[in-house]
Amino acid sequence: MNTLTSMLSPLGKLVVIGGTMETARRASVSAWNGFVDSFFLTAHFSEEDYPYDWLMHWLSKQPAWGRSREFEITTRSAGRAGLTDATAGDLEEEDEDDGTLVHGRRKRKVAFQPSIDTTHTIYYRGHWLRITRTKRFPEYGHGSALKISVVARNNDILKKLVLEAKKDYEKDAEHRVHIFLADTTYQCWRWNGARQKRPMSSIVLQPGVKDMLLADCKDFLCSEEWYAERGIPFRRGYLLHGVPGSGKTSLIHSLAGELGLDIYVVSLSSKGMSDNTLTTLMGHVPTRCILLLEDLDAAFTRSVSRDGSSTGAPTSTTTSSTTQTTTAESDGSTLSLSGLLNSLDGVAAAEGRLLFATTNHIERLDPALSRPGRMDVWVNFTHATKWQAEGIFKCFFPYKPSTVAASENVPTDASQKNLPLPKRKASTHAIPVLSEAEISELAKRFAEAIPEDELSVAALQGYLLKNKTRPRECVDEVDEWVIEQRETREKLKKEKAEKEAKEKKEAEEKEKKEKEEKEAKEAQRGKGSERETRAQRKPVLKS
Ligand SMILES: Nc1ncnc2c1ncn2[C@@H]1O[C@H](COP(=O)(O)OP(=O)(O)OP(=O)(O)O)[C@@H](O)[C@H]1O
Repeated sequence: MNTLTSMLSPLGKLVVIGGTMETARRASVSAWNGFVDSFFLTAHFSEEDYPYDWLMHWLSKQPAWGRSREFEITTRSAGRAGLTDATAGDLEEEDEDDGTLVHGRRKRKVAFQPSIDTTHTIYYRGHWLRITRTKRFPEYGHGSALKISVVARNNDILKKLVLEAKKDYEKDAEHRVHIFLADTTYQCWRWNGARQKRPMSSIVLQPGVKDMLLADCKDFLCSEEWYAERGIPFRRGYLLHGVPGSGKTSLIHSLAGELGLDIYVVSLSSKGMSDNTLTTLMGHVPTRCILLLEDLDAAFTRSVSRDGSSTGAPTSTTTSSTTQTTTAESDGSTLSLSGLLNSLDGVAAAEGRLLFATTNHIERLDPALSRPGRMDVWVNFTHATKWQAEGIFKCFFPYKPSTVAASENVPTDASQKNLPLPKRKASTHAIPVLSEAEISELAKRFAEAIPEDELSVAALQGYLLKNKTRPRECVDEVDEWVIEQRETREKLKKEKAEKEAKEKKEAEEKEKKEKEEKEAKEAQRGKGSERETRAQRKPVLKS
């Protein structure tokens, strides 16, 4: 032995000692894990499921979690509530006031999250919890999970923890709507963010539309037994159709906020969407939520543009038959109409969900898709009416409430009557606060200048946004703006027509050229074969 030691160089000794120590460390870690596994109760929470979010949100408020000595820094908030607690290690610039805007830029909260595979011990209700964040799919580099271990006789303490985290999460998430997007690669739903709820009063639609929809959704959500007794599948579909920028998507977000539901968005024309993927996704939609199918007419076209030339219509090559595969493209997207219908109301489809579908071209939808039972309520969205123009103007400009009772000019839609006065900080925008009477008068003048059913509400919103600090000038200049809009539209129309004509001409020329080339080739081939025949004939003649 002595000879062996003396033979090793100092570097070799170091390697041997280091190796022995590392082996000892690994052995002790695995012995400790074995001990933990035999005495501890362990619960696993995967990122794809809600309890993970509840716990991450709860943990973000625990000082011990924030004291982690090894952490990741992220600008994505901990948990879907989109809320982090400053005590849990959020980083904010210290010299800023409490405003959310700094020099016109929104402050970004930076959150500290303990790194993957580090373990934390947190004291909770008389128990020490060992909490570890792990990777679910280390080979793909995504998918976190939480492992919580505790020494206890039964799992009551874990149940209490999950319930407390859930309550806490729901309290903080009350003012937000969570959006989930379909991931066609992993066939699962990915959380995409939490948006502030949009008040229904900020959506200006013809009187009664919002109330009707809200009442219908509420009635559906509390009619589970009624549906079960009659053997009707507990699902309801709403088809919102009409011109772009008329408030379809905004209304759905607003309804989700009002009903306290999350939104699951599927873009049927996305890459990799197939019958199987859609069916799997539909099977994973939770019972109470809004399922949103956007641009239903584009589902079978993969057209990026949604202009008149995009063919979402059921044609002989696309959706003429409900069993025909409509697209089988290089991107692996093979969604058929029958696949879509099956996933919407097949056995795997979730019960209790509200299906909302939007389209700009209702005439292009296959009747099987829009029939009652799939789409029970249809709502048409048009360009702005004068009534809407007046409503949206009032939404935009704050006014000093007068002591006089609300004017009879105020829109009569129930939710519109309770328009909250827009709150603002004196320092953010220099918006003059006018009297209620003056705003009503300006709103009326604004509405008079807006042509009925010609401009989108989104366009009106754009104009008002541009003039958000100049209510009076905004009304004075609106006539000019309408003329500008018309001119722009005409110009765009002309340009589009020219482009189409040019494309048509080019296509015709190309076709003509191809035809000529083909004819020339055929003629060439004809000459060649004639020569060949003559050459073949010659020896025959000679012989
Ligand atoms: N009726 C409305 N009331 C209030 N705001 C509206 C209304 N219509 C449109 N807007 C505003 O216009 C913008 C676009 O609206 P939204 O995306 O909801 O329209 P859409 O009908 O879904 O359009 P698209 O068909 O192109 O998806 C939003 O910022 C929204 O605030």
